[in-house]
Amino acid sequence: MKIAVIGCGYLGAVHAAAMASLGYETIGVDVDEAKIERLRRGEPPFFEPGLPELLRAGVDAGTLRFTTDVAEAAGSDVVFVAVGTPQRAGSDAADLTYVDAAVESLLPHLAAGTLVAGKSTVPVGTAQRLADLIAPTGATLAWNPEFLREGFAVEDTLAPDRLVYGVADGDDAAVAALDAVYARILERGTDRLVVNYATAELVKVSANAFLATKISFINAMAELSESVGADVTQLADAIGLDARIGRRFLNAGLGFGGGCLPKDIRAFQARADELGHGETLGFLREVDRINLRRRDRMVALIERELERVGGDRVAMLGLAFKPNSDDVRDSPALDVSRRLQEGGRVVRAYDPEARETALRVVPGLEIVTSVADAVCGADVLALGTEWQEFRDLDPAALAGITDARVVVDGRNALDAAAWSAAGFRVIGLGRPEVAAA
Ligand SMILES: NC(=O)C1=CN([C@@H]2O[C@H](COP(=O)(O)OP(=O)(O)OC[C@H]3O[C@@H](n4cnc5c(N)ncnc54)[C@H](O)[C@@H]3O)[C@@H](O)[C@H]2O)C=CC1
Ligand SMILES: O=C(O)[C@H]1O[C@H](OP(=O)(O)OP(=O)(O)OC[C@H]2O[C@@H](n3ccc(=O)[nH]c3=O)[C@H](O)[C@@H]2O)[C@H](O)[C@@H](O)[C@@H]1O
Repeated sequence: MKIAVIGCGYLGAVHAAAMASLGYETIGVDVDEAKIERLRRGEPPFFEPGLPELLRAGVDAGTLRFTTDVAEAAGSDVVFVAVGTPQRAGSDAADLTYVDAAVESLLPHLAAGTLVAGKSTVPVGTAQRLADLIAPTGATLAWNPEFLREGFAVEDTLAPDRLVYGVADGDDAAVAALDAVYARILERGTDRLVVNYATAELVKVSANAFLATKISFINAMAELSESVGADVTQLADAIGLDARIGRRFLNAGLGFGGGCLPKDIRAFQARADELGHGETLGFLREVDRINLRRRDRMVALIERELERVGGDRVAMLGLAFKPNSDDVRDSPALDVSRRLQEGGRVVRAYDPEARETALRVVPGLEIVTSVADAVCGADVLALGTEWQEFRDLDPAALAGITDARVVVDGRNALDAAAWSAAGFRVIGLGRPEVAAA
C-alpha cells in the first residue's frame, strides 16, 4: 500500500513515520523546504519522544520519503491531509486556508481509487465541502480525526484509544481502505467507529472541548479554593476517586495552552455562532475566560512576592505548554514570562527543550541552559511547566545556590513539604500557602 501525508508538522510527521513503521511505502509532503530537508535526514523538526528512532528507521529503510512536490502523492492509495488549522487572525474561527490550498494542490494528482483522509481538526461542514470539491477527480473522502497528545504522539498513533472514520453514506470502500491502513492496530482490538462526516468532525472538537472544560472546571474550583482556604489538589483527589468523574485532567494550575485546545474551543464556538447555536456552546467562552484568568493570577502572585521581598528578578522553570514537548504555541508559562518581562521584571527562564522555540516567539527573553543558571540571583522562583527534571529537584541543594526563599508553583507539581523543609515558602494555585519550616 502507498500512503501520502500532506503537511508534516507535529501531527503529519508523526503520522507519516508511523505509517512507514507499519510497513507502508510512505511519502510526506510539506510546503516548508527547511522542514522537509530535516525530515529527509531523519531529523524531527521538533522534540517528540520516540519520533527520532521511528523517523530514522523509515528513512534508512527507504520506506519513508519526504518532498515538497505534491505531485509525488499521485498513485497513493490513501492521502492523509494533516495541515494546520490555526486560529484565524482577528477572529476566533479556524483558518481553513491551508486545508483548502492542500486539497486544491492535490486535485490534479487524484484519481478513482484514491482515498483522501482528512486528519486536521476542522469545523463541522468542512468535510462535505471538500468531498464535493474532489468528487470530479473520482477520488473519495473520509474524515479520520486524530486524538494524539504531544509528548505521547508516537504511542498514541500506534496504540490509540479509538479510531473514528467519518465516511459518506454507504462508502464501504473508504471503510475498507482505512481498515487496511490500520489493520495492525485493529488486530489488537482497538475500538473503531464508522460515522458520517459531521459526526466525525464533531467527535474531534467535542473531545477537545470536554477536556478543556474539565481543566477549567478544576481551575474554577482553584479560584474558589484560594478565597476560602481550601486545597484544590485534595479536592481533585477526592472527586477524582468517583469513577464517573476520574482524576485525569483535573490538575489545577496555569491552565491549558498549546496549538490545539485553546484554538479548538474558540473555533467550535465560532462555528456554533455561524450555525445559530452560539448560546448552546456559550459555556466554552467561560471555559476560555477561566483558563486565561489563571495566567493573570500567576503573574499577580509573582508580582506580589517580588514586592514583598523588594526584588525584581524571577527564575521561570519551564516554557513549553506542557512537559515532554518543545511546543510553545499559546504556552501559559511563556505568556507569564513575557508579561512579567514587559512589566519591567528581569526574567531568567530555563526549559529542557523549548529554548529555540521560545526565542522565536519572545526574542528578548533571557533563556539560560540550566536550572542553576536560572535560579542564581533570583528573588522569586516560579514553575511554569511540570517537567520531571523540576519535580526531581533537590530543594535543599537549590537553597545553597539561590537567595530566593519563595517558589510560586504554577502547576502544583512540587513536593511542598520538601521545599518547605528546605526553607522555601511554597505558593500553589488553589492551595493554601505552605510556610518555610
Ligand atoms: N499537534 C497535535 O498534537 C495535533 C494536531 N491536530 C490537528 O492537526 C492539524 C495539524 O496540526 P499540527 O501538526 O500541530 O500543525 P503544524 O503547524 O505543526 O503543521 C502543519 C504543517 O502543514 C504544512 N502545510 C501548510 N500548508 C500546506 C500545504 N498546502 N501543503 C503541504 N503542507 C502544508 C505546514 O508547513 C506545517 O508543516 C491541525 O488541524 C491540528 O488541530 C490534531 C491532533 C493532534
Ligand atoms: O487536538 C489536539 O491537538 C490534541 O489536544 C490535546 O493534546 P495536547 O494539546 O498535546 O496536550 P494535553 O495533554 O491535552 O494538554 C493540553 C494543556 O492542558 C494542560 N493541562 C492538562 C491536564 C490537566 O489536568 N491540567 C492542565 O492544565 C496542559 O498543561 C497543556 O497546557 C488532547 O489531549 C489530544 O487528545 C488532542 O489530540
